[in-house]
Amino acid sequence: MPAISKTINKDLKEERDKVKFNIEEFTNWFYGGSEKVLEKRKIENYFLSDKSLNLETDTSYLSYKEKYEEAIRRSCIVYPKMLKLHQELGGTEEDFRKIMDNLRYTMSAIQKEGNPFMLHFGMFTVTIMNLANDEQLSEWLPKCVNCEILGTYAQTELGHGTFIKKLETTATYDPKTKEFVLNTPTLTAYKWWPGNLGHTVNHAIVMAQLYTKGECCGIQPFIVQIRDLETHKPMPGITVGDIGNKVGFQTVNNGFLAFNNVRIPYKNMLMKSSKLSEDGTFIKPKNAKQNYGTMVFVRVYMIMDVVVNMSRAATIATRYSMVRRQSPINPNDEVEPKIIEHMTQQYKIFPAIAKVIIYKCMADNLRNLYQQITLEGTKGSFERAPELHALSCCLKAVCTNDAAKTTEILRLACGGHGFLNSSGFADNYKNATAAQTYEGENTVMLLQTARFLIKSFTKAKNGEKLTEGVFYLNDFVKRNGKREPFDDSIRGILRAIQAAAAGKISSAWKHIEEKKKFLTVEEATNQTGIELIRCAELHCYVCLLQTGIEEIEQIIKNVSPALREVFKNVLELYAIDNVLNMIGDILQHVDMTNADIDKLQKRLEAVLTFFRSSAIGIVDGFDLSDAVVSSTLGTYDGNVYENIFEAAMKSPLNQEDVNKSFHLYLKPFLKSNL
Ligand SMILES: CCCCC/C=C\C/C=C\C/C=C\C/C=C\C/C=C\CCC(=O)SCCNC(=O)CCNC(=O)[C@H](O)C(C)(C)COP(=O)(O)OP(=O)(O)OC[C@H]1O[C@@H](n2cnc3c(N)ncnc32)[C@H](O)[C@@H]1OP(=O)(O)O
Ligand SMILES: Cc1cc2nc3c(=O)[nH]c(=O)nc-3n(C[C@H](O)[C@H](O)[C@H](O)COP(=O)(O)OP(=O)(O)OC[C@H]3O[C@@H](n4cnc5c(N)ncnc54)[C@H](O)[C@@H]3O)c2cc1C
Repeated sequence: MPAISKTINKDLKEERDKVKFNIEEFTNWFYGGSEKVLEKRKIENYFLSDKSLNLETDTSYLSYKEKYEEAIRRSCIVYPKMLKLHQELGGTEEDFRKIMDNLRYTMSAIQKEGNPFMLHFGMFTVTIMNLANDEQLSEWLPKCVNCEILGTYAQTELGHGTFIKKLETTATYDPKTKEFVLNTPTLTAYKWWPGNLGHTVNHAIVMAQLYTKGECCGIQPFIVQIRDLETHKPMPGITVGDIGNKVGFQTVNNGFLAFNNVRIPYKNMLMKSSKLSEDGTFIKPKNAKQNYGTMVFVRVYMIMDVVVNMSRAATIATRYSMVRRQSPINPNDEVEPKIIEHMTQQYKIFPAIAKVIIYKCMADNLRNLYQQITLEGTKGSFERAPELHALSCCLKAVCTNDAAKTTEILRLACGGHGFLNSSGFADNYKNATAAQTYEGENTVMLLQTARFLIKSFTKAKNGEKLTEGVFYLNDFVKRNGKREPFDDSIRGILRAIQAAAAGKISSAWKHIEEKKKFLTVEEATNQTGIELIRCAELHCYVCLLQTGIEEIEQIIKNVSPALREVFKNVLELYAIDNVLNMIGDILQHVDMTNADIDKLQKRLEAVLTFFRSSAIGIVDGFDLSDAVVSSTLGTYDGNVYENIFEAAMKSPLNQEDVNKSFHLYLKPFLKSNL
């Protein structure tokens, strides 16, 4: 075995020495101030320093069952610590959010293949907070917050996930006993997919069709106990289990659930929005989409998860590319260059770093908007709910699609070693790709946004008032569709993308109108689906760049000159990379010449060169500990080859010289060929 030295790799040190800005200043911005950074480090250390978590164990070698059991063991260490910390901090909802925000990073070190308790706070508790009336809240919230019970969110069925209205589980009100009777009438009505459901939780929010007085009143939320609190056996009439191996999320324990005449009390239907009187009279909610509130909440928070996911992947690829040396650029060069010297390598990695920063700005903004609009809802005003829905849908889709794509690009940037499980890319990719499907399949999400855009375009044409996020449609209508001249300032690039988005929306609108002459509006919309998806994506790029510009304009007023340069270049790289990637859409609606494109290409190359000396500072500034980065290629010390070697030594096959398969199969096989 070679001697393993663990000092900081000299190539990486050399890179760090070249960084011109204060990394801690960047970190302070990234986490919202120096106090928050200290708090984050304290919280992370509080969890990760717990030796009983055994974080050294490479869980990737465990069986499916062992992985689950280890994940539960770890969660049963983390959650009591979390509850204790919550009390120590003050016990408020804000303290809880603080811990949750930090755990988002920390958990990627503890539960690499998913958290078997994630649905408890993320959806079960949130639904109770959003949809329970005061009485229900005082009964259930303390039990949730103290983890006296564990719950999940059971909506999707074997036959339906997207089209919620057709879910088949029934909850029939029996006014004589003041109970609901839950049933699973068909195989396709089995609840299928809910996380943590299989063998972990003992309660679920069950979304079911409410029947009362012989009528169906649509999907409503019910709290159902599914396992005995003492024995953990399924409650009478309940069938529950695990749905089996998946592409990823192995320890999330996604499950199935069926009901056979399961009776639950009247008080278990959540009644803040829709209501049922004890005699069985249904009272419609003020806003029919209120019951979808938990999904909106999760979509909003998922953008934060994308930031965590992409910052990990970018950190790994950046550090590795500054340590790995290969392929001289001039054939006679004696010393091979760091692979980061190859321009194409920079192009794989640096735009990902810029995106982390822009997505972070967007995630914070979206969360503020969610809080404002939720507050308006509690006061009975739902005017801005469609805007939030439209924005959260396209961001969920575009950012999770991008997280999956970017992780794959960054894995490729690490060559053969990127393919090792120990590189950390596999877990990142599997988590990113799961997010493309859960909480609303991405195509479906984009079509929801497109629906809003088409409606907004009709309003613009009729001179009606638009919501702020789509004001740019007014400009397009005022220009009467005339092509936008190209101006290569950053705001000019934004205007070009706005023109492309508006132009695409206008074409899709026109094509729907044309098709409507022969088809129903829904058929015409379906036939225009491909264009509509692009409308939603382009609109999302507008929102991201606009937010990036507005945020960075503010940030640079408050940071040192050196960091100001970094942020300006982040914006430059993000904007130019974006516009070059959508040149086809731009050319349709903007007067852009070949010379303009050449100039943009040159600016791309120039900004990559600037990033060459800043990239390591930025990824170090993400302040991800080695445990969170969880990669042989991405440790802070850059000792890549030593890490890879050590990780290989953990392979179960390397624990013995000769594996028994030699005697059982290989030897007889080889002998038979003699
Ligand atoms: C103690 C403190 C706790 C604090 C906790 C803090 C932190 C927690 C941390 C993080 C949380 C993060 C993670 C959570 C953990 C886990 C997540 C893991 C797994 C995910 C779980 C799931 O996947 S759950 C299942 C999700 N399922 C879906 O997303 C289904 C997708 N389908 C739909 O959303 C809908 O069916 C639809 C939108 C596609 C269509 O709806 P439908 O009602 O059939 O449609 P229409 O009648 O045609 O109406 C469309 C109409 O309604 C508008 N609309 C639709 N949805 C909304 C909405 N949500 N809000 C507002 N408006 C909406 C739509 O725009 C249309 O309007 P118009 O008719 O006016 O055009
Ligand atoms: C890892 C994971 C975790 C999950 N966790 C939970 C959970 O905790 N709780 C829960 O209730 N559910 C959960 N789900 C279920 C998840 O929310 C659904 O799978 C998801 O919403 C997609 O729905 P679907 O499976 O019905 O897909 P489908 O709708 O069947 O999608 C199949 C294809 O049809 C297309 N399609 C469908 N409708 C349309 C349309 N209107 N227009 C155009 N194309 C369309 C889609 O784009 C897709 O290409 C989870 C799923 C996964 C993968």
